[in-house]
Amino acid sequence: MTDKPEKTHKTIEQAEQEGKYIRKVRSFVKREGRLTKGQERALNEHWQTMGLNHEDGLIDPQVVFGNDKPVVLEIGFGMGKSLVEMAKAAPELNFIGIEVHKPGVGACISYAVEQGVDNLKVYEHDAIEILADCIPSASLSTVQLFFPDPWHKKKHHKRRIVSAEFVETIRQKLKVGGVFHMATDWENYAECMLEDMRNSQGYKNLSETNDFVPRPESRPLTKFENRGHRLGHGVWDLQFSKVD
Ligand SMILES: C[S@@+](CC[C@H](N)C(=O)[O-])C[C@H]1O[C@@H](n2cnc3c(N)ncnc32)[C@H](O)[C@@H]1O
Repeated sequence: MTDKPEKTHKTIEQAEQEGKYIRKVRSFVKREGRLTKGQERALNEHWQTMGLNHEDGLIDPQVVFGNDKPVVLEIGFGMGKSLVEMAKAAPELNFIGIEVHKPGVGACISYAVEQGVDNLKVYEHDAIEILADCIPSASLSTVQLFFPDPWHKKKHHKRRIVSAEFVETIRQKLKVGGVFHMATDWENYAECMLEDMRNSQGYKNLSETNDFVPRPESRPLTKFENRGHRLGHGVWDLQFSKVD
């Protein structure tokens, strides 16, 4: 009888400890999606002026935009329609959008060009890495996170982008007085967001009732929100300002 071969299979944790690889839990699953002709053209013709690249590292917003207007950062803008509408309505601000879904980035650029919007730049990359590598500390006047993927099942909650660590990262990137604005149509996620924000030092809740705020006029209805309304979901907005 031969000896049983030694079991060589390692757990993920063992491999991580040995520095073999770092396991990443991402807040998105990359969807394959074909680009429409219009999205492809927009990316080819306007990336040079509207696109920002992760590999270029830390940005200086004043250099990027050629002025020192306050900067609004939106994470996960989807197809970008509401972001373009906000940028068009607020020429006194600069906007940076981050989205991983390439057709969405193409659609956003295409719509921005059509609308003559020139105060918007976009990244096609994971927002977590952009925040870590490209956005300077205390540089943002607003961070927007509208209808992030809710990851409904409990076993998937670790994929949710909002966590204690994430809200602290956002706080570091905001100027004092800057606002972190989130919205979701998933009640359990809204409650978790509120808990993370309440537990975080250095934020003040802008809600008069110390929980949620009514949707501000400045936030147009997003594509996802419209879908939520059709499904009969409620919507919860949270706004917190950085106090120190
Ligand atoms: C549910 S959709 C909402 C889109 C849009 N905000 C709206 O309200 O219509 C969430 C979006 O976030 C993007 N996303 C998720 N995690 C991301 C990340 N780490 N970095 C950049 N985009 C992300 C997804 O690709 C998706 O387009």
